[in-house]
Amino acid sequence: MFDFGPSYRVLVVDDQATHRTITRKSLEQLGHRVVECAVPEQAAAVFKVVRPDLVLLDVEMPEHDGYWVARQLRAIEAGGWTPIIFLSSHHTDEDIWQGIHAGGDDYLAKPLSPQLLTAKLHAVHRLLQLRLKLLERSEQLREANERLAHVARHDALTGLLNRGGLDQALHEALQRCRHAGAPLSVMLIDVDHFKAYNDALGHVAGDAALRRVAQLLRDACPKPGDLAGRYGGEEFALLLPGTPRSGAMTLARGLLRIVASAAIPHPASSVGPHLSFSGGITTLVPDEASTAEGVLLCADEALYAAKSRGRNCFYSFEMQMDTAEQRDLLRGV
Ligand SMILES: Nc1nc2c(ncn2[C@@H]2O[C@H](COP(=O)(O)OP(=O)(O)OP(=O)(O)O)[C@@H](O)[C@H]2O)c(=O)[nH]1
Repeated sequence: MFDFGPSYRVLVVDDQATHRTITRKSLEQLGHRVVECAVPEQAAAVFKVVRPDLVLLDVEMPEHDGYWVARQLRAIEAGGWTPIIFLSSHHTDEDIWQGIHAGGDDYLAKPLSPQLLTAKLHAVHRLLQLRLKLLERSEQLREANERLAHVARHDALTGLLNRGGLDQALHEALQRCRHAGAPLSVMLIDVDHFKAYNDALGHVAGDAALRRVAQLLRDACPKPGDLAGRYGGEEFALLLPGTPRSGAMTLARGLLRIVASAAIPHPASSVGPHLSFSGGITTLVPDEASTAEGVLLCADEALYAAKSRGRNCFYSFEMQMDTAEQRDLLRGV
């Protein structure tokens, strides 16, 4: 009569064995698989295990009736998607109202009419197809939102976090380190004489150089929790939660070595024949007064100091309080 497509798993809850057998046979003739439950108090547990596509629920049962069972099932299934059809020999308007009110979707009169059962299953089939489509669409929507959120927080040229992503990550890092009483180091890194690089080699080569620098920075922070981002233009930032001054200094030395050994030709730099960068470092154990703006300002001032000390080096005001030996380690190689 109707084409039902896939066969469904149907949970039949009925205390009377003969009624269950009749219902099961009718359903099996239509190609569906049946799980029987004779005890209403066990229906919810069976439902959780079986996860049926449809529930056929007898109304008149001892102790707890079908309406009680329906409420139990709806309570364990957020959204209440599984169709519930009541089976009853009573089907006055009041009965049907009670059944729908308890969370049921439809009402079938006993004794079961095979034709009516077939028609109801047809409606259930449409409902389940609709549900599948809705789930598919909401999954697509979730994925699209995720992609959108990723694009909104990342820089198209380098794939690193963009300014917005960095700001958010910095706020989060400040919070985490404040709670943990851990240090946070932040570096602002700026490519030296990048305008001259663009002027000499063109913007396409400039873009390629920025991508290369981004890759070097990404590779240089493999520690989970470390983050690299493009702060804007030819300026990058590294967020290093849990990294003290000494660790930031070691990383800075490594970065200077890495960019030197990449030996990217820069035909118009006063620093040397290869592309280099300068960096400002700030390290703090955040407290209630620490703000992202304050941290970035410190790192930016340190970057300015590195630039004015001849570029191709890192600078940290906090490091000024440390030993001269440590300061020397920050000079470019
Ligand atoms: N190719 C390319 N160039 C960019 C991009 N973003 C910013 N720039 C260029 O980067 C240059 C930055 O120049 P400045 O701010 O003067 O800095 P600088 O020449 O590196 O000088 P110092 O920082 O003092 O060493 C400008 O010429 C910008 O056009 C980009 O996405 N691609």
